[in-house]
Amino acid sequence: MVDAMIEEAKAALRLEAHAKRAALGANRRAEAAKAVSDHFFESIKLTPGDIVAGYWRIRDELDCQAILIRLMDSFQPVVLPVVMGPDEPLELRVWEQGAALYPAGFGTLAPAELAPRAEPDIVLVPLLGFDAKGTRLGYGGGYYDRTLVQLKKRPQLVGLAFSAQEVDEIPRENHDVPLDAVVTEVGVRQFGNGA
Ligand SMILES: Nc1nc2c(c(=O)[nH]1)N(C=O)[C@@H](CNc1ccc(C(=O)N[C@@H](CCC(=O)O)C(=O)O)cc1)CN2
Ligand SMILES: Nc1ncnc2c1ncn2[C@@H]1O[C@H](COP(=O)(O)OP(=O)(O)OP(=O)(O)O)[C@@H](O)[C@H]1O
Repeated sequence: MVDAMIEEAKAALRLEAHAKRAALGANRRAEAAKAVSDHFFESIKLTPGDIVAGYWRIRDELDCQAILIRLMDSFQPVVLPVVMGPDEPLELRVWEQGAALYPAGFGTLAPAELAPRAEPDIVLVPLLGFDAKGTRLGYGGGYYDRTLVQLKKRPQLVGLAFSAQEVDEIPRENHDVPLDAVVTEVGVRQFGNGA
């Protein structure tokens, strides 16, 4: 498939995934976030000191705040992403326990400009949709793809989602970095996409 056709197919899948995610009620969202947190800590192997990149929920994304707080409570370092510009990789800033967060665009919060940066071992990836092969559909900014290619070591990529966000096969472009796993309220799916 040529890139223009892939972009068209992705645009249609984005609309579908948007609608499916928006249709979930507040109770289901909260229950799912709790279940995802439980599955994450039961199934994803963490080594002490592993740095975990989280995200600050935008609109109706699955909320990973409970996971991040529990990680910080057990002294596992956490970073949050900041968009620096449309063609830039994300800046990953360390969120020290109890440190203030500031508006960072798109309704997100992030640590202060002076917070230290760190390269993650595990990335909790927000997403609009995913497919059975672990291909991810984001908002189309390419931020995660750009960020991941410039890290020294490829981290473990764990998508977090509601199970309703699974869509038919998402066409993959060369720059699309596939997920290693997706955690939903139903459980953990491993994809064997690892480098
Ligand atoms: N929680 C969270 N944080 C994140 C991301 C994410 O997907 N989720 N990002 C992952 O890259 C980066 C932010 N990228 C974003 C890109 C587009 C839109 C957005 O709202 N797009 C609109 C259309 C554009 C517009 O509003 O004009 C949309 O999709 O409706 C938001 C965040 C970094 N932080
Ligand atoms: N490694 C890269 N280097 C330069 N540009 C890139 C890279 N990866 C992606 N892009 C650009 O980003 C655009 C959007 O990519 P894509 O549709 O895969 O975004 P997405 O994964 O849905 O978005 P996001 O990661 O922000 O949630 C691509 O058309 C491409 O121009």
